[in-house]
Amino acid sequence: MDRIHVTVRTRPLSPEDDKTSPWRISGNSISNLIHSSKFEFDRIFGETCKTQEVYEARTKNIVAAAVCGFNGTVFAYGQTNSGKTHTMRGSTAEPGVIPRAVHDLFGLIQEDTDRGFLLRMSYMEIYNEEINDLLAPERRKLQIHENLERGIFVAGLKEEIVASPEKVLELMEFGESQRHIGETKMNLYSSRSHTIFRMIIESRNRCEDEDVGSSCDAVRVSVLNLVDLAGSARAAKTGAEGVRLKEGSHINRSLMTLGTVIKKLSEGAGSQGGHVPYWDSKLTRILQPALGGNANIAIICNITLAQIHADETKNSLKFARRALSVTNCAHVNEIVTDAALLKFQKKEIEELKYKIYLLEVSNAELKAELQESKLAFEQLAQQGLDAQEEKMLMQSTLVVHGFTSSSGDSGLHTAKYYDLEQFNEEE
Ligand SMILES: Nc1ncnc2c1ncn2[C@@H]1O[C@H](COP(=O)(O)OP(=O)(O)OP(=O)(O)O)[C@@H](O)[C@H]1O
Repeated sequence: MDRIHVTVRTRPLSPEDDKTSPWRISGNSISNLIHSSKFEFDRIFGETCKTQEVYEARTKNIVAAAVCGFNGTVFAYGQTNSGKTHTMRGSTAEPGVIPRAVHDLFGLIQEDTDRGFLLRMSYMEIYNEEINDLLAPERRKLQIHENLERGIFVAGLKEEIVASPEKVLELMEFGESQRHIGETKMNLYSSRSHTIFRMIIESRNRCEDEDVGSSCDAVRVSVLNLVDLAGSARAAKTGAEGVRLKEGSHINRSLMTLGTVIKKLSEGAGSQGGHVPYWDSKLTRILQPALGGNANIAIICNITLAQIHADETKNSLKFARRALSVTNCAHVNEIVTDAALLKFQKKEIEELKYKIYLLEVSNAELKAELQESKLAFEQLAQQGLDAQEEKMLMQSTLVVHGFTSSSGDSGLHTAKYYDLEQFNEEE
């Protein structure tokens, strides 16, 4: 069991905001001098920290585990303008978590010469509770489905096979150009949608015998979700009206559902069979497989320490603190294909055949030895052995061959001659 790894990243403040900030950071705890509230996390990154450090705190390991077959999900959470996109996507000057993860992923795959990999990527946004495909802009309002074979999935979402980090980042750029971004009072380029960047990593052992039909071992399939959430905001602060107001209310509602899901999970509802409202938003429904247990999860909570946003920051920190007590149990996802099953059964048959062969060899040896003993008896009998000597000789012969009969002289004789006769008959 692993709990969600939660880090906090603060964005740079203007000199004036810095002077009036009510927040103080000490090590991995942060406190508000006015509310006298205190929060502790796995790590707190100050405003001078670089994305590289944030990435290495946990995401790097999650990426490495994804290459080995474990699902992983990393998401940036926080109010609008707190630095989520800066953290996840970054810029040319300071690449974010997503480009770093993509480069690492390909690096690790190249190092693993024992396995063959197939990578696919998808990129979607949830805008006003509608799922749009950012790689195929004509695919809009996609639906979420669930079945036994695929679990929960977005029907019709394009999955591009990718063979290099450059290709992934090129597709990501294309996706970005399709994303809903709008100007608000607080952020000139505010993300008005949640985005889920997804890499699907499929791998299997490279076979020595690459013949068609000889096929390979079980296939590992893991999913790595890198999520940039839209920021929560109060309409009054963002100056939202019309379209922006509608967007804001959808964003806030889905973030509230995410908060409730995390709250329920932190109270143990997931493991105790209690109700967790994944269905109340598209975001939580898509992330259900990850939040519900089988994934390594990291949350990067982006905050601002400006006094004017103290309430929003406190809310973000409360959300993040709850997430600290959610535990997950990620496991390697292996699918046994028909070909792999056949190969496994073929191997089992070979092993059984070998066991039979060994039994036959030892039977033949046993027969030969018993035959020899029989001859020795007959010789000794001819030489006139007394009864006591004969009994001792027979006992030692039978013990050597594992016969357990101990029913006295006649029993020993019977067992011995019965077996010899049987062997002779078989021959
Ligand atoms: N750690 C940081 N260092 C330097 N600049 C930052 C940092 N964090 C955020 N910024 C800058 O602050 C601005 C807002 O950041 P960003 O767009 O990432 O916020 P956001 O949380 O994604 O906002 P929204 O939810 O509205 O989309 C950007 O210009 C970004 O470059």
